[in-house]
Amino acid sequence: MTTSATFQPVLERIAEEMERRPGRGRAADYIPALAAFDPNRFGMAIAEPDGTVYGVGEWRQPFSAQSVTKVFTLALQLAREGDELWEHVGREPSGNPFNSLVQLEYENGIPRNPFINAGALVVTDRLHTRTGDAAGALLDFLRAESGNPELTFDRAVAASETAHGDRNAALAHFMASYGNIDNPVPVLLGQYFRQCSIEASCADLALATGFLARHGVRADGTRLLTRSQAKQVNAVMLTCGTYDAAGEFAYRVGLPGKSGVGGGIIAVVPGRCTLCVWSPGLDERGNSVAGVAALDRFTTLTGLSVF
Ligand SMILES: NC(=O)CC[C@H](N)C(=O)O
Repeated sequence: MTTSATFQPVLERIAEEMERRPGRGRAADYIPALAAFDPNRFGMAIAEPDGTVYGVGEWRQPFSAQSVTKVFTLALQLAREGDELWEHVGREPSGNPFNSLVQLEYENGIPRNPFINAGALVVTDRLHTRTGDAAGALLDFLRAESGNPELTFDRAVAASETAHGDRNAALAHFMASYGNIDNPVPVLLGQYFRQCSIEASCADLALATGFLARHGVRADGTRLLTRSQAKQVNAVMLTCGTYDAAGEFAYRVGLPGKSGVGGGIIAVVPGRCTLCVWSPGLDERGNSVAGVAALDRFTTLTGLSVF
């Protein structure tokens, strides 16, 4: 990992602005292991396609990646399965909270998109069938792309989610009743909670997202996704990556992005760079308040967006 000057001044300016900004939201409390985080914590990293990384604040501090991981499992499974995957999960915004059950019955157990919990459960289930260890395949991928062999699961977070997992269990059982889940639900939930519990820093996640800025090419130069599939993943991030706030996120930030309730958000400027910002205080839709604000400032200050 190297650091140099190009993006550094803008990161420092954003961090300074965020420090002065009142109103940071609240850490997720439905997963007790995440509730204790101070909303004032903040880190941000930018990675260029060649692996150069810039950072500010707590950019090397590991945090709970949570739903940010849904981007990587989607990419891994899309690479394996191709378009058939879209017969089992849609690619339309849900307009509903990330853990909502309501659309599933009307839509015959096919979730709206891979970034709400129901859709991510379908993707992880299919990845597990093909790899025998979906969470392990994800961890291997993140370690390779970030260059950080120390990335690991946080057992306390996984246990905390398991103990409070009734809603995810309900989603999985309901989809299983439509034949859209292959593995036994307890096996799938174990994989999904491990996936969500991965601890990684802004630097790790900005680097791991690099394949989406490189149009599908991994850090080692091999191809994970076709150029067209990389475009598809970026498009689904733009339209669905921040749940029922995706319209507002596109309006303010103008980049493909994916949030998690650990307070992380990744974002992509195709061809140019990837970003990850972390601040644990969330808004009522489960997106980091300072994280969205920081990305909003980044695209405003640099003029870099997909529009
Ligand atoms: N939005 C999120 O980050 C949700 C992930 C969390 N593990 C859950 O299943 O509820």
